[in-house]
Amino acid sequence: MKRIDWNRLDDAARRAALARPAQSRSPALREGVETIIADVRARGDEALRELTARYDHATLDALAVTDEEFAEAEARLSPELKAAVREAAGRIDRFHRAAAPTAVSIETAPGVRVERVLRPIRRVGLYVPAGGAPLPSTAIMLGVPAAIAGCREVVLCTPLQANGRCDDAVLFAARATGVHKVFKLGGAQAIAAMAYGTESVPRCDKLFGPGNSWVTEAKLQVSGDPEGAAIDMPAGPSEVLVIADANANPRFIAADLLSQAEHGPDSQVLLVTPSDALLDEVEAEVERQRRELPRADVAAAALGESRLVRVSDLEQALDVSNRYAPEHLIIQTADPRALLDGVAAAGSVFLGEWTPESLGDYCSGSNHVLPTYGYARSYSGVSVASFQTQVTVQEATAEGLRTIGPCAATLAAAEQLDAHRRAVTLRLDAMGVSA
Ligand SMILES: NC(=O)c1ccc[n+]([C@@H]2O[C@H](COP(=O)([O-])OP(=O)(O)OC[C@H]3O[C@@H](n4cnc5c(N)ncnc54)[C@H](O)[C@@H]3O)[C@@H](O)[C@H]2O)c1
Ligand SMILES: N[C@H](CO)Cc1c[nH]c[nH+]1
Ligand SMILES: [Zn+2]
Repeated sequence: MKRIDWNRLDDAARRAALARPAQSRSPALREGVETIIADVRARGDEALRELTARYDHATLDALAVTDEEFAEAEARLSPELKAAVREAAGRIDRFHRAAAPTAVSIETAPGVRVERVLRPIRRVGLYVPAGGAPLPSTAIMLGVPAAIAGCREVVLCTPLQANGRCDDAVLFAARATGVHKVFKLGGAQAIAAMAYGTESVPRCDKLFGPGNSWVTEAKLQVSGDPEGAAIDMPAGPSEVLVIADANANPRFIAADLLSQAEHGPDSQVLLVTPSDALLDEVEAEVERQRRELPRADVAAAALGESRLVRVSDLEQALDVSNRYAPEHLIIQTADPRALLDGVAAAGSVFLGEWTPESLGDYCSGSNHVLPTYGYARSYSGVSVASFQTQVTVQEATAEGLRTIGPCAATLAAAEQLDAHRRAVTLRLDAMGVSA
């Protein structure tokens, strides 16, 4: 990890210190994904079979997972894992229901009622990565809010494993959360299929979920096409920033940093603290713990692009964090909640030494599909609202029009939009009111 003394840097050096690893959006990737999307659009299922053979080295007969395959997957799972999926889904359901938007109906003037009604997005497509490590937790994080929102058709794509099957736990989590159909598809071809539809895969209005650079590039391309599909957010590699004071536990901090570093070589982790001693201890501890991990090499690559930042106090630590806008922010200080009001930009916050980031990844109840790469400045994580549209409604009585009509007529006249003005004034005339 690179050591940085924040107060010795000028503004340009500070910006460079907080830069993310470069994202690969190479021309080759762009063109490769364009070709895959065009192929799926032109040849549908036939293209999906060929692309799966090429990139997943598997033969696809039926694209959709059958009831028999769901049952076999469930039978292979341990009771402990099934119970953990159900337990996590239960808490995620509880929090997401409580945090869901509500309908609004108020009178803004006598005789003028304005409402907000909520509608589920009809067809949504979920992507659950499984190229490296299959992520059943991501199926839960997407399936639960889709079900609460009431989406009529919830489709999920996840790639085939080396054994020629989709991951058992992903299939179980999909069923447990009410996903309607699962397709054995991965990569850019899965995104193309859900965005444009094929003989087997229904065309979806909005796509959700993380994935590798092929998946992410495909999501960006289909979201830029009016005939394609909307997407949840621009997602990138996982990241975490830890703010800690001198008394924080270096073993806990090292474990939290490594939990995100093990996601991928392009993940990034930062520790920001006023304590030089803590920086030393965490650096040594990270190296000690890393060597014990099965994914030690992946973590090592991520740590190469990671930072240990020395600041003068916790207020400056918050400033660094807000500039970086991390996907995950962990605060391990004597009074972590005291810093919460100062958090301006973060995907999800973890307060205190007993709240490892892993709880949010799996089962505290919050969502782990969060904005990365600084997008936490302006985007939020996935929630029930992500699966809904909000429609506003207004209804005026004659009294209401008499009350607020002149205001509209004056503003329309100022904008020289006479048809707008007349739509109001001719009604007022009809009532015998001069505007
Ligand atoms: N930000 C988040 O919320 C979050 C959460 C979990 C995982 N992630 C990220 O998701 C990613 C998961 O990636 P993954 O690879 O394990 O799984 P994946 O399912 O995203 O990708 C696997 C698919 O990629 C396609 N593919 C592989 N090589 C290809 C090639 N050369 N050309 C075209 N297509 C190719 C294959 O069809 C395969 O099915 C990681 O980068 C991880 O960091 C992000
Ligand atoms: N930390 C990831 C989001 O950045 C989500 C995840 C899934 N499984 C484990 N972690
Ligand atoms: Zn994680």
